[in-house]
Amino acid sequence: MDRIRLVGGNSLNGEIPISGAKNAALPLMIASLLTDEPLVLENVPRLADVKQLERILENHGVDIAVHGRRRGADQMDGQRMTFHAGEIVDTTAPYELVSTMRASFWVIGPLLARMGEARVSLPGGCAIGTRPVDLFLFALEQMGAEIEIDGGYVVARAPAGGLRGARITFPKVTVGATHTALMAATLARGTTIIENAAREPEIGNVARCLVAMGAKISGIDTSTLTIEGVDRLHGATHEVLPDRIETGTYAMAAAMAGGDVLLRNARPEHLQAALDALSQAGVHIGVEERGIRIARNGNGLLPVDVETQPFPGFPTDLQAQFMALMTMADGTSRIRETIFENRYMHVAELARFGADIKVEGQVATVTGKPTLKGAQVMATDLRASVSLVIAGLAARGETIVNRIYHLDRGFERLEDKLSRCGAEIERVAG
Ligand SMILES: CC(=O)N[C@H]1[C@@H](OP(=O)(O)OP(=O)(O)OC[C@H]2O[C@@H](n3ccc(=O)[nH]c3=O)[C@H](O)[C@@H]2O)O[C@H](CO)[C@@H](O)[C@@H]1O
Ligand SMILES: C=C(OP(=O)(O)O)C(=O)O
Repeated sequence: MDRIRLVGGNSLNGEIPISGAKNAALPLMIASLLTDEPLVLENVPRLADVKQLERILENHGVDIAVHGRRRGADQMDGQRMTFHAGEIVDTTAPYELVSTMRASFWVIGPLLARMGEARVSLPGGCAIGTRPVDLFLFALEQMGAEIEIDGGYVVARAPAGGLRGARITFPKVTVGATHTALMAATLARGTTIIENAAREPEIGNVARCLVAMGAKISGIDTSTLTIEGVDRLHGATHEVLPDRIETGTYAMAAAMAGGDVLLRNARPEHLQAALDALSQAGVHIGVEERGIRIARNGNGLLPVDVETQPFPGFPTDLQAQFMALMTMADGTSRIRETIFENRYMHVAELARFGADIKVEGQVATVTGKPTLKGAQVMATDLRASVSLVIAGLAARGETIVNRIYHLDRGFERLEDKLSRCGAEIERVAG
């Protein structure tokens, strides 16, 4: 199994290109199931999760082609890919394919809307909580679907004539169920109103793609989405937006190691809460035409309290990275995780560096220390894994991060991007 080896102490200086967002690319790929015409996606990141979803879509009959990299003036290097679901040959998404990745469950919406039936294994994904699917089922039932659980599969059937438009009021904000209801509603009969919809930028990115495919959606980027169902959608070309979680991760890496880094193509409006927290910690944030500049030269880090919230709040997907940063702050910070009940798996691993963190319920209290020491640590989930890399960048001596297949799910060329900015980091095969 591959490992990451790094030696801490170097500052980071230079530019890091931000890749296309995993959490937008995955639902965009799934949207290709809604039409029998090709959907062309640009700036698709090369990630293990993208590969896994390709397998799932191919099983449904989607033809997938990669047209290479686009290296334009803005130096994006994502892939341009075509997804062509000319004919859906299978409406089952099997356990072997779905169990490793949460987002793969989301095929249920398009399959049900286009084919009138879907049989999808209950999902897997990062082990950060129980992660139920009740709100997906609630939304689809509101649209007239009949649903049963059979042998670990969700079996869903649309009523005669197809899904019906409905008013769907989510009792809590959920990204995945919003994506699913939105996609299903594009082909439903009549009007669907989704209330308390998630407002994460990835949902806006998907909604704009659906509009380019012929969907009628208003209220994009707000918590009320109104969708007028249409008979069919057509092909389109659409670009995956830059990854705000990757952006925040490298911002915290630069803040931790010190130095001056331009995060190219990053969009500040997509992570304002995280940038505010960094700024309060004493990190310089500069918004430039080409991206976001993060600098910390010489000054220490101040402790900052954060609480994770749905967008536009502080993202749960940056909680572990921010905690790593706070382990070296000059004082005590409190981090409250409100989205997932078990997203503190990194705490025990950060302790191996000498970090002082105590968890009580939802709250982690982090008492900063002037130095961390390199250690042998184990990646437990995607964002937890990268928090260990961040700690290792500033720790004295050598750090080995084991089980990095988690990292490969969501970070493209991580060690390459960091080493180009001066980090001593390499992937060790075996
Ligand atoms: C691929 C992708 O985009 N994953 C992101 C997505 O995950 P995901 O879509 O799984 O997260 P949700 O927004 O759905 O989850 C939010 C909360 O709602 C709960 N819930 C969700 C659905 C449901 O049917 N019932 C229910 O109770 C969840 O357990 C959680 O407590 O949003 C999360 C929250 O920003 C991010 O951490 C993940 O990176
Ligand atoms: C939790 C994440 O992914 P998933 O929802 O696919 O488990 C993530 O991207 O941080």
